Amino acid sequence: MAGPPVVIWKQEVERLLRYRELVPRLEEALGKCSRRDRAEVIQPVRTSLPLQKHDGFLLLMPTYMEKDKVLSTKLVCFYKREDGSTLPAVQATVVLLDPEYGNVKAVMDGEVITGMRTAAVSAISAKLLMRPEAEVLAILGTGKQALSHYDVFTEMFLFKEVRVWSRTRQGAERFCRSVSGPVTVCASVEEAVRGADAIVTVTRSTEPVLFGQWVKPGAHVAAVGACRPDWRELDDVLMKEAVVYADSREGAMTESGDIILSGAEVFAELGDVINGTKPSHREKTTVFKSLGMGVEDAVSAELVFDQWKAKASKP
Ligand SMILES: NC(=O)C1=CN([C@@H]2O[C@H](COP(=O)(O)OP(=O)(O)OC[C@H]3O[C@@H](n4cnc5c(N)ncnc54)[C@H](O)[C@@H]3O)[C@@H](O)[C@H]2O)C=CC1
Ligand SMILES: O=C([O-])C1=[NH+]CCC1
Repeated sequence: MAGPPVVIWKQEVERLLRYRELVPRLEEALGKCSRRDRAEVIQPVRTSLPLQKHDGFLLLMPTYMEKDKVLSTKLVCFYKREDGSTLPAVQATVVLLDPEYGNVKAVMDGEVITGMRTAAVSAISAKLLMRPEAEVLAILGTGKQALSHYDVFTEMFLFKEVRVWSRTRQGAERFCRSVSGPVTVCASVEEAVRGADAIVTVTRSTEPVLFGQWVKPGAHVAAVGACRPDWRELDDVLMKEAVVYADSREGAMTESGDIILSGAEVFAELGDVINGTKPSHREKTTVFKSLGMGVEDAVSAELVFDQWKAKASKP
């Protein structure tokens, strides 16, 4: 008989999850996803349930990795909340099951996992698509994803300057106090992104905030917000000029307003580049459209659980 599930909450996940172990696992998982081998990954396009009264959505993200014996689902709510709201934009829980018996092995906080795995996948996109001589990183937005993106991008790459833009001065000041290194606060998006080699968009905007006319040719953009078919962060000029990559082609065609409404073509998945079946166009302007995938949560949760077991078995 399996015992009761373990509950692993936020502080413990924070202690156990490290980018140096997470990034290679995610890279491997992205490659597996793009091979479309159902023994490696089964991951349907997630179910999205509108929470109309609260201007939000519940996403259900089940994933099965038969060969790796990983079965999980994430439950994540996200909201189109106005600035000034004290309620979080994203709340998540990951449930890890034993695929043979169907019992729940662990229930864990998904907030840290969502923050870290999303940022780590954006960093993988930069590793694959950004020019190696990149010096300037611009981050648009100063919330949770902005912080995790700052952490992993400055851990994995050597930027000479990190710029940040927020709609509010308080947001930018809070961000500067929370990070460990120097940041240039910019008064406008244009000021932040002109001449930048890498741009991360992590806002809750539903209209374009980043315009192609400001983006340096050859820059890499990781576009993380705008996860609804009628929401945008990037304008048509940028979407049409750039070579567009996605985490999941099906997800992007179903959920990304930036792709659906601009009519831009998805050139490849990140996993295709990892597998060597599609090229990396580092020499061109590239956009990685991130929506988030269940497999990212599955391998992150399995890593947390492995670390937790290793720690629990120590005398
Ligand atoms: N692609 C993925 O896998 C994931 C995407 N997301 C999305 O990333 C975005 C950021 O998430 P969090 O950092 O957790 O949210 P957050 O609420 O912590 O931060 C959002 C930031 O956007 C800014 N903002 C809000 N409305 C804006 C507007 N109209 N124009 C410009 N800036 C605006 C806020 O001031 C704040 O700086 C959200 O859209 C969320 O849905 C979140 C998790 C995973
Ligand atoms: O993958 C994810 O967890 C999310 N994508 C959009 C909001 C949350």
